[in-house]
Amino acid sequence: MASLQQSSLKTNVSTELLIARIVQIHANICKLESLRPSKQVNSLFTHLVKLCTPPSSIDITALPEEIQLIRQSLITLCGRAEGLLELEFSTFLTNVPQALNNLNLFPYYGNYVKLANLEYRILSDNGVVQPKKVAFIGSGPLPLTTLIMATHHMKSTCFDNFDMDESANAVARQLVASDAELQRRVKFETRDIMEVRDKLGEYDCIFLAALVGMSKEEKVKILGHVRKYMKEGGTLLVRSAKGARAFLYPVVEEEDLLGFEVLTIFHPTNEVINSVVLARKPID
Ligand SMILES: C[S@@+](CC[C@H](N)C(=O)[O-])C[C@H]1O[C@@H](n2cnc3c(N)ncnc32)[C@H](O)[C@@H]1O
Repeated sequence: MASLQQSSLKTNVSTELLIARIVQIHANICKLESLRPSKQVNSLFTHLVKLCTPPSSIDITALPEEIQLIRQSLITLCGRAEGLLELEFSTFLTNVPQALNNLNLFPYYGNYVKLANLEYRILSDNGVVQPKKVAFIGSGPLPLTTLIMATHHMKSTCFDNFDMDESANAVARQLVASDAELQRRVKFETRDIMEVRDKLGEYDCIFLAALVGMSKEEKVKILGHVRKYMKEGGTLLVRSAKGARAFLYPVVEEEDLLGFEVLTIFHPTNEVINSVVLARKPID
């Protein structure tokens, strides 16, 4: 009994310590003048990711209100910093020859390769093999998942990428333009996904980026909207987070997927940050 109490005490202490360090980093990030990539910005976010990545028993829903608010603020700050990092790198890439051969220069490229491999395996294990048409919602200025899927896993699939930020799509289109075959299969539309309706019915599989729907309410609203318009029998792959990784990304629980058949939920324990949830719209 004593060893059980000791180990739970140790867990509590380490959780308290972890949260204290995350709160400290949040305070330092809030003092930054800009979230654009720089030595200081990169080091703070790298430290935060290193802190949050190891599997942890933190139950986000049980955290006190003030920590919940810090978590929500961190998700927003991380989202903005990630977008700026992707925009800067993608813009740089469009100015070098053979842009698509240099994606591996992106600091988190290896993580995206591992995430795409994981997502492709989960899709194949659940019967989604070589889908004809895929939508990626929230593709951003550096659509790595689409590029990796289209060149390594789904070599004849057509990808429609939806992002509400035209500047992100403009640079993403420039990236893809360097490869005629890819340009034929990979398109970018500037739309808030909440304004896309019947078109969502065209896709065998839809990816929902982790940063689309930053709050629980927003995420649930978007999930309901996508379910309403996606085709029956179509699959939705949703990126989520677990444990301390939930300080970096929104969490999608099974109960948030109202009206879906949840096929699988996978929580990586390696350096792949996002959890992967695969759901299907039932055929009535
Ligand atoms: C910066 S990217 C990062 C994507 C990230 N690599 C991931 O896999 O989650 C996230 C993108 O989602 C887009 N986005 C957020 N909410 C959206 C919405 N409601 N409709 C369309 N795009 C949205 C943002 O404009 C942003 O470019």
